[in-house]
Amino acid sequence: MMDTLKNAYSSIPFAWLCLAVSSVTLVYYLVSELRPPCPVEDDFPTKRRDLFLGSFDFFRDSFKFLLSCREWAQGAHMGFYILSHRVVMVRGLPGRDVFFSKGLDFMAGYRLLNPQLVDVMPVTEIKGDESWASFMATFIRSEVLDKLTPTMVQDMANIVDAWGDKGTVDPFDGVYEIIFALSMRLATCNEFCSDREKVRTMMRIFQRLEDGSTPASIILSWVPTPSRMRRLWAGGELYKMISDVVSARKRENRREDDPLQALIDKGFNLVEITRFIAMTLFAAVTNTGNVFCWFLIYLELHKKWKSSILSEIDAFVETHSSVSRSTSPFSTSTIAEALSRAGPDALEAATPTLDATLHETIRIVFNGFFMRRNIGSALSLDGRRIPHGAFLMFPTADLHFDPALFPDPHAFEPARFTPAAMEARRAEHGIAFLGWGAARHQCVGKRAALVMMKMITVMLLARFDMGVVDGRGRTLVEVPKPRQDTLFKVSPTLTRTLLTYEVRRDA
Ligand code: HEM
Repeated sequence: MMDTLKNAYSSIPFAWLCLAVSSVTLVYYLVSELRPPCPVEDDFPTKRRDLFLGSFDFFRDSFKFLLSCREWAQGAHMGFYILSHRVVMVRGLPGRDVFFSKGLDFMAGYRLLNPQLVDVMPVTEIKGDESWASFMATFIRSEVLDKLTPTMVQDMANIVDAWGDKGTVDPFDGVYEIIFALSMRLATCNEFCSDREKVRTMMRIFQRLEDGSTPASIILSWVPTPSRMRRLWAGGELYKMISDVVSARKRENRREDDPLQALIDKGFNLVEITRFIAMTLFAAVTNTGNVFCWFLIYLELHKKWKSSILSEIDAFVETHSSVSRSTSPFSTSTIAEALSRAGPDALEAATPTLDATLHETIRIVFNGFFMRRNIGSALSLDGRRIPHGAFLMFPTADLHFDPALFPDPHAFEPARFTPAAMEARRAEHGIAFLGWGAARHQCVGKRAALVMMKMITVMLLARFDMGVVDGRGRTLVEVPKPRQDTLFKVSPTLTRTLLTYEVRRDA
């Protein structure tokens, strides 16, 4: 009893201390957030501004809020606030022209909504003045992809072999794992990639890194909330895994031919290496994983396109392997042999329909918002002024679903992406497709992403008859709704959607 009282008394000063620290923190926060917001010398219609938070609804459900902004302004440019920061959502073709002009900063834009990006990547420049995007590009240039192809193909064959001859797989887990494993070859080290358990561990670490960055964490980005702690912990685990490999290489005086070795040779320390690997894997997997899962779903619901793709794929495997489809079904090793022998260039040349279908999938599912910050002088848009310091947002849907650019925009029509159709659209309208970005910040991983997605398509479709069912095993008859709860990333389906597969018997 005495002990309990003593503990209670001794905890009172501590409680006071906590209260004092919290009060000072709160006052500091309110004062700093209530300072005059970044210049608002614009007169764009503004969605209601709530005290302190700017737009309370943004923190409740950011994606829904942004969609509601899009609807609210009925196609016109509009503004809102995130905390004290002015954000202008620019619309349509005039908005596009301003958004992709010079003077807008890419990283500063995204950092507003993900201040914890700083945990992963506090610098936009790698040593000297080389940007991280151009440095990353050296890891995925054509010669590297060519050289890595046989290894990546083998990694993929191992995972697909483990699926067996028949079964059901959640694409946003099982197929995503293949993309993740192949992306790891582009960003990490041989020691991780050759061990499937390590690949799964990395997937879990990345899931936690992603889960730790919620819109709510923007409010008090420096407070050690449980989600932020989980994120830091996951970063620590990644650091430990990498540091073990680096130590082993030093101890054994061993070198490898992989991205980690390139980073060590460049003189990076362990923290820099961990950040770089994390950023590269994020860039590689974030979109490729879910885009590709949607592609498989769309394909099963559009059989006409599937059968054209199948013809391309069967012809490709027959041309580049020693097996004819008329004698036996393709095994994973036959398909792997064809992919390795042919290499990325021949694969690309042999699959124009697959290419167009992937692009049409991206047009439809890549339905999000790009972000920038105006770090130059004020910009002018339809006679209004966007001041220095303001953030800009652009909805991809303004182009991807504009009937002038893509007639009957909600229809799935890969023929829009034949080279001739793309050229004609570009000549008439300028930038229309944003799937790989535009102007100064085009995706440096475009080719790697296409090659990975094409290799997996060949492996899965040459090997299996596939189908798509809902969580209760019923064949899907229409495209499922997306979850739409992640900013800047294609989200999975709202309801459980599964792929069925069985070894093809139609030899
Ligand atoms: C289907 C897969 C992918 C899609 C749809 C995609 C899409 C995009 C888009 C739209 C942008 C520009 C964003 C903006 O302007 O705000 C971008 C930038 C970028 N992407 Fe991708 N991407 C994919 C795969 C990859 C892969 C596999 C990598 C790397 C291995 C990668 C690396 C990058 C990098 C580094 C940038 C930033 C470029 C810069 O700062 O200038 N992406 N991507």
